[in-house]
Amino acid sequence: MASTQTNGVNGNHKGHCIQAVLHDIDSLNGKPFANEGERSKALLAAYALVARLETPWEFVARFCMGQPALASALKVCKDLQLFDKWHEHYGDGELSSDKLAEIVGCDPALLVRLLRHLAASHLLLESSIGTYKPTKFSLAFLQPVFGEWINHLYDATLPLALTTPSYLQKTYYTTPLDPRNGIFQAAKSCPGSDAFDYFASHPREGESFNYVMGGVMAHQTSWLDIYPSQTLLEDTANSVVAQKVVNENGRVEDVVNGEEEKAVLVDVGGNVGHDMQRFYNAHPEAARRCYLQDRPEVVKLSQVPDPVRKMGYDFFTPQPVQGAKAYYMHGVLHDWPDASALRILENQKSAMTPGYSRLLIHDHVVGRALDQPHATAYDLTMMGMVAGKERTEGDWQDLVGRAGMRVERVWRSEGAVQGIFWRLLLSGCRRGEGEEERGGNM
Ligand SMILES: C[S@@+](CC[C@H](N)C(=O)[O-])C[C@H]1O[C@@H](n2cnc3c(N)ncnc32)[C@H](O)[C@@H]1O
Repeated sequence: MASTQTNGVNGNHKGHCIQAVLHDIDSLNGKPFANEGERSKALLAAYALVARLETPWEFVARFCMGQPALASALKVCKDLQLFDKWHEHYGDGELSSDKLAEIVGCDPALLVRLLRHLAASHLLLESSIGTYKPTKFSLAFLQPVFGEWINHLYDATLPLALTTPSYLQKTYYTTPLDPRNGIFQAAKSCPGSDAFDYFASHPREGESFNYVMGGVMAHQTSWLDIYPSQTLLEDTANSVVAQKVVNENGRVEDVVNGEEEKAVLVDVGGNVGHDMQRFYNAHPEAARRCYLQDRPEVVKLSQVPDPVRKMGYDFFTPQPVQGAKAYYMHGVLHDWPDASALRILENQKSAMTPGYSRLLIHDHVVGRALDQPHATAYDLTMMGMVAGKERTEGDWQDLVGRAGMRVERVWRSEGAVQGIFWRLLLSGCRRGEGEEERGGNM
């Protein structure tokens, strides 16, 4: 940013100065940064700048009125299919609020009040009074992986936020640790079911949730940019290993191993295959030795090409694919409190070949102070949804150690869109008896 020490010609130093600052701020956009890490740092600095500029009144007006009003305006527009119909009939062109009201069948006097708040919140651009243009945000809502967040906000995030204070008061401010009896169950009146059971029995909400998972992934650094995935293909051929697999209905099928090839990659809790699709794109030749596992009702929705084997599998039971090169879990363990996470890890360990198999954990690792807003938001959201949490590096070492494994190496990516807090891939490897500790050059 240019210096604000301008020369104060005609005694107008302060006015000139603020003009220069405003000019510099206006000229900043997503482009001038060398990489994602730098852009993220600038964004955090901008949030901090807002906090310095805002008065307490402006903060409460924005936070206690502006944001709830934005949520409801967005949800009404989503229900009216405003973004989709606009795009379908007029592409990315600007339209008057009256025309938009006609397209979606809404009282024009009502719609313009909603649109004004979306424009004031930078979700639309008011190019002239009463005329609106889409922005990158409203255009993103055309993709279900973003647009479905608006439904998920009303399905889960807001009900959880409403319930959390009274729930914590009733439980004497103790940390929720039971994924089947916590804030989610109080908010959604479903005692005894975890959030994933709930989404299975509420398919419309479940579908939104799966899209939300896709949105979490859509603009993050791919795991293949963090981890050298070609190493998974080394030394995996021409070996015999017994494998039983479970089909998508959860039934065990016979050994699938006539080709004497070991499984390369097992994506455990892989949802509909966001990460598996990336691996498939990079290594299609390994597809038939790859396994996408999730709950049966989730994995059967997968569009990942067929050579990849799709399996219904409950990760609270022993892993049926034995001796694979890698068992990969992305965003799985942060869904669970330590006791449950430990069971999941032990179930994977039971299938691992000592000194050969590796466990790849792809998750957040937060700093002690949890001072990144994405990390703090994730942490509290996980607490509400699933009694889960984000973990520090020490927490991860401890958890993996309690499962009888050790962290061999951590791959990090500062450039992750999620922010400055690290995303990590931990490699855990079970040691066989008498096996030496390895240097971790995996
Ligand atoms: C937060 S999502 C992460 C999904 C995926 N790895 C990704 O990054 O997109 C957690 C996944 O765990 C799955 N899951 C929950 N309980 C499970 C269980 N008992 N066995 C297997 N998968 C389960 C969910 O269906 C969901 O797809």
